[in-house]
Amino acid sequence: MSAILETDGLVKEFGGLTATDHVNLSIEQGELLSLIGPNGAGKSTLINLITRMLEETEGDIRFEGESIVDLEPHEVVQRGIGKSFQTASIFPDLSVEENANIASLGAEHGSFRFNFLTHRNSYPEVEKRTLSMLDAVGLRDQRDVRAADLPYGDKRRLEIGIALASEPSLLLMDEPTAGMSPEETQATVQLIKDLQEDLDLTILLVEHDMEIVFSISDRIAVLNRGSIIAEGPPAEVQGDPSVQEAYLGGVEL
Ligand SMILES: Nc1ncnc2c1ncn2[C@@H]1O[C@H](COP(=O)(O)OP(=O)(O)OP(=O)(O)O)[C@@H](O)[C@H]1O
Repeated sequence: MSAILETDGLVKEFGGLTATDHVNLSIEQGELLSLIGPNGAGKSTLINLITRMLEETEGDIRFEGESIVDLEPHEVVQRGIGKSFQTASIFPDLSVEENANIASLGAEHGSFRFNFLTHRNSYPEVEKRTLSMLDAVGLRDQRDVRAADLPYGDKRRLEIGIALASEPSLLLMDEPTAGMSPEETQATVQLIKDLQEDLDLTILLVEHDMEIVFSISDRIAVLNRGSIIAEGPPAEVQGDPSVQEAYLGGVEL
């Protein structure tokens, strides 16, 4: 395996507060890495640095071997880093298929770096992308449903589908099961596993639910006060005394 994403001595300071403290994180091609840590540990800050929503104070981030710190957020998406966050925008009055089409169209436009002329106005390509994206998240049968009328779990699946439209090789997911029923949670965990395998996706997951984290992850990185205090396969991280300590009074691991 080789690293698809690496952070190198990454630092982010907010005034006097160091939210990211010399983080060296490496995500291997094809793996599902979960980022965990107590509230305020710096998980969102690290994700926002990777997506370039935040400017680092120091350090570097490399994706597929190349530095991305000089890129704009939309350029990072075009490079192949997708994100599925709770804030992702669905157009509630449009159908599932229309939402998917908009995401696919945006992705097609973004892909002119590959082959601008053949992709220009290529509707069949958009349609193909839309259908494969709806298939990937299991929403093909609901394609005529108004997005606002979808059950909550399916809305979140549509958001994941929208993130897949740009055909990312690395997908960042922030609490994909937040607010879901146990059944929806189970289905979404299965979906994430399937996406990892079927699309050969690398996934960086931020998740508070430890049951999910320990069942789904290939590796776990634990952040505390901006630093990575433990990193490894679930069984290793679970038994790590410094992790227990960081969570003391919080979640039982
Ligand atoms: N824009 C900002 N300005 C100032 N301080 C910030 C900003 N964003 C985050 N912080 C601080 O940086 C630290 C890390 O916050 P961050 O949101 O990254 O943690 P987190 O691990 O995602 O927490 P949670 O699990 O609660 O979402 C916190 O102390 C937070 O108050």
